[in-house]
Amino acid sequence: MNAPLSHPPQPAPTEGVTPVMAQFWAAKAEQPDAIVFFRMGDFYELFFTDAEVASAVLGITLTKRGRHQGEDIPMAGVPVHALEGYLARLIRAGHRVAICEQIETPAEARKRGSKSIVARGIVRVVTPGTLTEDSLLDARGANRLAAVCVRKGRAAVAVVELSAGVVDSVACDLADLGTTLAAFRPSEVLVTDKGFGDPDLKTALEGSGGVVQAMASAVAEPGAARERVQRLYGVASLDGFGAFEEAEVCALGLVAAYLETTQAGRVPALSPPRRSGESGFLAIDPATRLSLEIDRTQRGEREGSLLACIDRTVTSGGARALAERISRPLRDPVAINAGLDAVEWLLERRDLRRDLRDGLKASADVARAVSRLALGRGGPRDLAAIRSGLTIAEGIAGLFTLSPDPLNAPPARIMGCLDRLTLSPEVSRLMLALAEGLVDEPPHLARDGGFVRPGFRPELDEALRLRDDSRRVVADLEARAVRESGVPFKIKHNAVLGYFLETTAKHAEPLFRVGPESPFIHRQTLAAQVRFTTVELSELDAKISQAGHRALAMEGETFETWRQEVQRLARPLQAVADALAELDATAALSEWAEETGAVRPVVDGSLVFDVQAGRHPVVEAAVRKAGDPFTPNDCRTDGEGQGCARLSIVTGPNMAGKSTFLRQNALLVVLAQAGAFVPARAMRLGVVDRLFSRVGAGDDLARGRSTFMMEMVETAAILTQATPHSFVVLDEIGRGTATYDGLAIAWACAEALHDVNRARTLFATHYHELARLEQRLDHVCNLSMKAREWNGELVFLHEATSGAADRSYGVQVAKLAGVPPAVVARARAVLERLETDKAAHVRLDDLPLFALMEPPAPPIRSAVIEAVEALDPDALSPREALEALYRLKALAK
Ligand SMILES: Nc1ncnc2c1ncn2[C@@H]1O[C@H](COP(=O)(O)OP(=O)(O)OP(=O)(O)O)[C@@H](O)[C@H]1O
Repeated sequence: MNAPLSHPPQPAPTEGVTPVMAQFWAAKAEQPDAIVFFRMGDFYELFFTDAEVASAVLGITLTKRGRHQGEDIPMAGVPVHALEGYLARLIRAGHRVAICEQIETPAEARKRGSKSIVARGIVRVVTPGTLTEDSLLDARGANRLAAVCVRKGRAAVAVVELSAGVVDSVACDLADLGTTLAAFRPSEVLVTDKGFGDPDLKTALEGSGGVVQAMASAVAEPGAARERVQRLYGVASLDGFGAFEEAEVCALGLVAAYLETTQAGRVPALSPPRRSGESGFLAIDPATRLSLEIDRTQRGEREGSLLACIDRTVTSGGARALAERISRPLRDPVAINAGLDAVEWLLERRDLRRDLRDGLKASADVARAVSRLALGRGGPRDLAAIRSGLTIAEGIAGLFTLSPDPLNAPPARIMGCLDRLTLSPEVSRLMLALAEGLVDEPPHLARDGGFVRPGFRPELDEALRLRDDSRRVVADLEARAVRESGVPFKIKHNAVLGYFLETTAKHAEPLFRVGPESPFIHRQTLAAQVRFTTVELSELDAKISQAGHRALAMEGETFETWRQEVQRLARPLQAVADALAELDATAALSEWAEETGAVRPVVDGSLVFDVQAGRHPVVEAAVRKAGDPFTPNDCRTDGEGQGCARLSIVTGPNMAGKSTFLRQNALLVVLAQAGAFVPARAMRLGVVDRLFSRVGAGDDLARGRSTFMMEMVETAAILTQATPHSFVVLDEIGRGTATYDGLAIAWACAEALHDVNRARTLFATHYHELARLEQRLDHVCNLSMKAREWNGELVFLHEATSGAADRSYGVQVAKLAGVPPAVVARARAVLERLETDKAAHVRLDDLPLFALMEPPAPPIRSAVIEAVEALDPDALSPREALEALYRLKALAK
């Protein structure tokens, strides 16, 4: 399991540590599992094992600082301005980092006594699921923190996406936990100590792909959890959010507790938990996700996945919205059709779509800017992102000038977006204030000022003018000093001396010979330079720094006012960001549909699956890039087994396109239920509840499972979970074991899917014997992928036609793959021999596959059991009991 790295124990602090080290130990005690970044001036320092670990991961120098228990203290440091880069690498390497900041200025510390040191405290613990910095996040992917809990046999998953302020809560059966969790693709998963060791949860946690973080089980106790969640939302009861199951409250409680510690009390602006039973979504378990490469390829990359192939979004918020839509397709035909209406409407309005996409292109990531500001981490650039987002929202709302013709009016989903784009008076006021007060291109950090537009605050302009005028006077002063003294002075500035006049030792010498009437006051002598000041320069220096401080303080105040306003208006601002993201995702689906000629699927409550001329979007793109055509294929299955079969056995040579055909049909289900158009001439889909795809399982040696074991575990999941509303694609089940075992397993699975699960199924196999199922079962048909031998060469037509394939052409494929000619020739000879011998060796009909199952014989009741049943222990004396025992012993011989 992917658990966070723990660090070796640190030496315990003892009496007599310096006050600074005492502060370090206090921070360490608060977050013993995290690497503590301890702020000292312009650096974050790391000590002891933290320093050793960080120096190894980051490649930074390990030095020493003082001694502890007679040993040198290992130390390493990183400059404050470079923090984000180092954080990214530590988090990626699986560590957690606690940021311990100076929480007062040296001047404030001095007020408490001349020997006081500045107070420090942990302001945040950085973990994979709670990141908000753009540089640490994938702009086009959501970063989610999840928690799982099980109570009274029911499971729940709570998920928070901090950078969008969105919370989800899903209750499900324990068996569906893995599927539910994987749909959110969390980067970090919280679980109680008890759950961490629970074998029932292990597979679900492993399949999630996130770092697993165990928390004290007490945190998930219903009472404590409920209180924490109420505190997080500032409400007295959760009833207003819906009737939560106990497991949901506990999972939300884990999230709330984790946010409390990692965000050090800064509560992010979160929307109320969106409750969705797992029944609202197409269930896709982790193995199916992996096999279909929906949002990641099997190598874990976005490139090459279905999502990357169809993504035409122009904003990062839109990309995230599309990813969510494709990762969690819906199950309700009404909701699916509402999504399709929106895509169709924008598809038909090319000009509007172009203007919409052009408008969106300029918008920054509003959702993430809002959450950073609400968490107290944002800067002026985030304010600019909000300003641009709001301006664009207004412009986009204006594009949709509503026509009185109801036939032309946008469908409900688009109307919903437009509603959210209508800014409330408060949000409009904020937009105006930012337009008036914030410079066009503000800096990243508020710390150094320079982001308030001149004219917005007269008293700020006044302070800045004073500062700048005085700077000009300082520049004049240099010329005057040189003229009057004849010494080549240069005016310089540093943090310790402020402004000073500097000259070389040689030139300074005459100044020391002048008496007290000299205007030049000596400040410092260095090896080659001497520094002076004058009364006038000191006064100017004080004026400049006072004005500078005043200006900075005023800018800081202005920033804080805006920041608080953003925090207060976080919900409506996030709603605008959501609406922009949804419009982008919808327009992107229309754009892709137009580009690839995808069509609107008919989605209803039937059990039909009928695709005409369907195409695999990813393989098609790859094949076309190589200059080849892609062959579309029809596919029909019917759960009722009426118009056509329920289960298709797909045979054909290696490389003929079986896997592509199977996956393409599964992907069409994903696309259609995500409310997207599908690459086909036409499609009718009776909505699917669970999608299963098993395409040649790979080894999972890290978890100690062989290929065959993995395949059987996954097959078992299908046979226990698939329903008549499910859609199953199975590729080469049973290939990982001896031929007859494999064939027998494949046979039995096909039968079970047909008779018991009754799911719509495509079953690809190299066991051509399975073709006989067509005659034996009512709702089975054979399909084969065509290939032809032409002039001794094998030509793949990639065409699915009815009927079974006659052979595998494996030897020809080996030849194509470049296996040496001698080996190919030998293989051909062996194959011929085997084929001639096969008839003599064993006839398939002799296998028990074709034998009628004998009814099981009734169990033989043993004489011992009958004797035990005849006993009445309450009626026996001790002596009779002993005798009975001897009798039983004799019977058992
Ligand atoms: N419909 C199609 N049109 C064009 N090319 C296709 C089509 N289907 C598959 N191909 C090409 O054929 C290659 C092999 O396809 P695929 O892996 O689906 O074959 P297969 O029958 O499953 O092979 P094997 O039995 O060896 O696993 C694909 O990578 C693709 O390049």
